[in-house]
Amino acid sequence: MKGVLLVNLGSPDSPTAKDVKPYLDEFLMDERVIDVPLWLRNIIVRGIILRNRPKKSAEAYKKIWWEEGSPLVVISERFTEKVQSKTDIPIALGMRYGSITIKNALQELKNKGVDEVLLVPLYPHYAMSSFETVVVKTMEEKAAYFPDMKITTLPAFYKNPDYIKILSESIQRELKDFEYDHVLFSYHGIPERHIKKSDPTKFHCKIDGSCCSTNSVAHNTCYRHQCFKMTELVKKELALSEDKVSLSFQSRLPNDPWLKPYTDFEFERFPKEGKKKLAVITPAFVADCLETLEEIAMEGKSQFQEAGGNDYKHIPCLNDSDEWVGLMAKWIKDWQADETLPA
Ligand SMILES: C=CC1=C(C)c2cc3[nH]c(cc4nc(cc5[nH]c(cc1n2)c(C)c5CCC(=O)O)C(CCC(=O)O)=C4C)c(C)c3C=C
Ligand SMILES: [Fe+2]
Ligand SMILES: [Fe+2]
Repeated sequence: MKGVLLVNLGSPDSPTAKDVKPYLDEFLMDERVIDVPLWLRNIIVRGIILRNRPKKSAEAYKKIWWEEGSPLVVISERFTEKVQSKTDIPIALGMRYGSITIKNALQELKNKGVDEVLLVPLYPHYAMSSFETVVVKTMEEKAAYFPDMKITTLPAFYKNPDYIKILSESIQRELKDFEYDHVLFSYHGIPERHIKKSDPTKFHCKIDGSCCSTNSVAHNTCYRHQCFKMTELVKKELALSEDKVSLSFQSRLPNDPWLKPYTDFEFERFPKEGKKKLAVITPAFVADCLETLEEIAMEGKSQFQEAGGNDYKHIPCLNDSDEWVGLMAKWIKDWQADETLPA
């Protein structure tokens, strides 16, 4: 029997340093996130980052935490329930990090008689620190505990016309009542090094002005290209004028160069250029989370207004909207019927 495994990133169990620490340890010790040799990762993560960050992150989580739990987890659970109500095969939810595990989700599917799984990493774009690590972890769990399961992965859907349409329509609805002079697409950042590591040709991605707009097989795994492409497609769908839209990358760790421009630098720059009414969308995420609700909706607003900006609006992610639930149910039904995957 067929079934579906939805996977997102995961959150700590509570917004306390005690629970944030093991969550961050599992997350940052992932070799696809902090991609240095184990001995050095141990020093960077356990010797440096985990000394102060859990307390700081816990404070940030406290600001956005809901009565039911972490927004990312609660929204993902609601999404899963709604998708389940529109399909007749079992759907399970796992998280890459934290206590809602991929292994338990696969077990849940197995208990219901599932032996053919559609794996859906809940990320529109491919990055080794998001999409790839979900696939690798799921395959490791399969090899160790579920060797007879067949697993097929739904590809990154950053340019899927139906996804672009529902994303654009949700942005349109939010922009209807907001007078803006700029729309910023703020994507989660990654270190520049990751782009080069994920390039199968080993020469295409130079992170220059043109590589991401020059056709290449490298773009199947180029996060930067995929962010540019998604921005272009939404811009076209909404007929937004060229000078009113730009893209940036948020949430970086110190020391390495990360993808640029940096979102927080843009918040400082825009008011000085006369862009004082800003709408921000965060299309690397399908569900609102710490990075959107705290970093963009709260911190971003303060940074922008302290730099001289006036009106500011964070546009929510697709979350558990009927349109997104309906599209996921359609993708699942297409795969269920004849193995068709969205392009
Ligand atoms: C869009 C997908 C994501 C990519 C790519 C990604 C890369 C990446 N992230 C970190 C470090 C942190 N990210 C944190 C939170 C976080 N990251 C994503 C998604 C991607 N990360 C989400 C959805 C969230 C929110 C989780 C939630 O519970 O709401 C955090 C934790 C919070 C904090 O302390 O700031 C860290 C740390 C790296 C290093 C990285 C690529 C190398
Ligand atoms: Fe992250
Ligand atoms: Fe590229």
